[in-house]
Amino acid sequence: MSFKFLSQKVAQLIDEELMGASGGFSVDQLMELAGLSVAQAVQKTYNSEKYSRVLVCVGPGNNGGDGLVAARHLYHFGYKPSLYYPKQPNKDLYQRLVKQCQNLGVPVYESAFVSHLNEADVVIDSVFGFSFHGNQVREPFKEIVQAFQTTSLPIVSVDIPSGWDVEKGPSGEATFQPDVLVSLTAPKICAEFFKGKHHFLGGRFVPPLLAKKYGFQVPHFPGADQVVELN
Ligand SMILES: NC(=O)C1=CN([C@@H]2O[C@H](COP(=O)(O)OP(=O)(O)OC[C@H]3O[C@@H](n4cnc5c(N)ncnc54)[C@H](O)[C@@H]3O)[C@@H](O)[C@H]2O)[C@@H](O)CC1
Ligand SMILES: [K+]
Repeated sequence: MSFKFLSQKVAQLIDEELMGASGGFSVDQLMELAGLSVAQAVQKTYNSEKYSRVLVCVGPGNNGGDGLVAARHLYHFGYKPSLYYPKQPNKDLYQRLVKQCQNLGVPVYESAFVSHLNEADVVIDSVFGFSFHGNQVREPFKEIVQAFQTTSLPIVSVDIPSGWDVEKGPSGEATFQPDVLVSLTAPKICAEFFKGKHHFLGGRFVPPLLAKKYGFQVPHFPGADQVVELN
């Protein structure tokens, strides 16, 4: 099956349509399914005993929110997640997701990134998604992306490898290759530059009529899985 790669603008239009009056979804619902997809992709790729310590790097927008949801599911899947969340917006949705993690004993760190990275077995990159712009990553996220450049730990990127240009791919200071990419809804153009081991599609919530309108196909998801691996 061939896949259409979405531009930044089309990804944002689909997002708005899903959550608008015609789509009928709320952001919490989509984020829950997106985060569950990410957790399933991790579970399918990394054994929970060998890779128990999952450091979830959380950015300031909804991509970060997907990471917060994934952390909660991973806890219930038997992993030991922790959150690195250096800039926590004053937004009820994110604060509730953090609270849910804290109630499970999931640690939340705001500084000393490299020391937390050194204690992880696998990293989730939920720093920036399709709304990233510019060719420079601003602090406090620059430190995270710089560490992604050199770490030998496996990285699972949510939707976009953070710091990559959404359409041009590796750019500026972000040229790292994640081991796993979990594209949500449909891959964005930058996914053509992904050379890691596993490319999953998650976000099993796209109505066929909406996919048809934007000219992309929703692949067959096996059984009740929230992700399907793309070749
Ligand atoms: N439509 C969909 O399929 C869904 C999308 N979701 C997620 O939502 C993401 C998009 O979320 P958002 O639109 O909130 O945006 P992002 O999470 O991509 O990032 C926006 C944030 O990054 C900051 N930022 C942008 N460029 C920066 C730079 N150069 N340096 C430092 N900070 C920078 C912005 O100020 C803003 O705070 C998707 O990639 C996906 O992960 C899911 O939550 C739900 C379903
Ligand atoms: K990301």
